[in-house]
Amino acid sequence: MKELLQEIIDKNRKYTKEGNVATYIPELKKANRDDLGLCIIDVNNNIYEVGDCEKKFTIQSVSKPITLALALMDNGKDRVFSKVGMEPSGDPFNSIMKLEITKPSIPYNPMINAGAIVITSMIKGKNNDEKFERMLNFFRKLSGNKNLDINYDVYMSEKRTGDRNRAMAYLLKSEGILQGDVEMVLDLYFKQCSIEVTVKDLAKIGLNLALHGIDITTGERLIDEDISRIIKTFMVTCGMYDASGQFAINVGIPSKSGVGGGIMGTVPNKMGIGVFGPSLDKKGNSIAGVKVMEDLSIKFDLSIF
Ligand SMILES: NC(=O)CC[C@H](N)C(=O)O
Repeated sequence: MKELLQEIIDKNRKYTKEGNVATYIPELKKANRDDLGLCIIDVNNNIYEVGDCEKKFTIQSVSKPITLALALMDNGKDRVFSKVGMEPSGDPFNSIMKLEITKPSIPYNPMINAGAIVITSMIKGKNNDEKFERMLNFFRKLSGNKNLDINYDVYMSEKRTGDRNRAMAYLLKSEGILQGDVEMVLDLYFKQCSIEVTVKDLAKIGLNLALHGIDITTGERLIDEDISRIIKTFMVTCGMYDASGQFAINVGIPSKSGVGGGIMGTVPNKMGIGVFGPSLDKKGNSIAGVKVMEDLSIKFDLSIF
C-alpha cells in the first residue's frame, strides 16, 4: 500500500511547479512550493504517510466544515440554516457579490468565507477566549492531536490584512445576519484558519467523518450522525469552491480544500485522507493535491458516485 502511495506522490510531484502559493495573506508566501505530502488512515486504523508528511501548515478553509459541525451541535439546524444557505454559489470563495444582490443577504453556503464567518459567530462561549478554547478542543479531539495550536504569525498576518473578510462581515452585520461584535467574530475566524496541522491530522478528522462521527480509537461519538452527513454533503457540493462540480466528477470524494495547501478527504466507511501541496490554482485549490486525489480515486476506486 505504502509503495502505491509513494508512486502517486512521485508521479505528481511535477505539478508542484504549477500555480502559486497564496500571497494575499503575506505570511503564507513563506510556504515551500515543492512540498507534497499524503496521509491515509483506514477504518482498521492503519496509518500510511508518504512524501512531506511531517510538514505543518495552516488549516485555513479546511476548518470550515469542522466549525460548521460545532455550530450545528451548539445551535441546531433550524437556527444555523436561517442565517446561512445550502446551495453552491458558483463564485470564488472570497466573493462579496451575491451578498448585495440577494435579499436577505444570507450567504449561499458555509464553505465560502461569508458563510463561514457567520458560522464562526454562532460558536457558543461566554467570551472569545472560551469560544476559541471550545473550538480548539473540538479540533484536538477530532484529530486526536492534543498539541494542535495556532500559528501566531499567520494569525496576525491575516488579522492585519483581512480587509475583504472584514468588509463582508460588516455588511452581514448591517443586514442583521451576523450578530455580536464584528471584530471579535473576525478575530475568532482568523484564529480558526490559523490552526496548524499535518496531513495526518486532516486524515484523522476525515476518518471520523467517514465513520459518521465516531472516533475509532476511543469509540466516543464526537459528531452527531446526522450532522456528519450534512458536513459530507457540503464537502461534495461546495468543498472545492467553484471547482466542486469538476472535482465531484473527476474524484468523487467528499473533500475540503484550504489556501494553506491542505485538502481533507473522507471516504464513507473506508478512510480519511490528508494531502498537502501549497501551490494553488486560480480557484485556491492545491494543484498537485487535486492530482493526487484524482489518482487515489482511480487507483482505489473511491468515488462515492
Ligand atoms: N480558501 C481559504 O482557505 C480561505 C481562508 C482564509 N483564511 C480567508 O479567509 O481568506
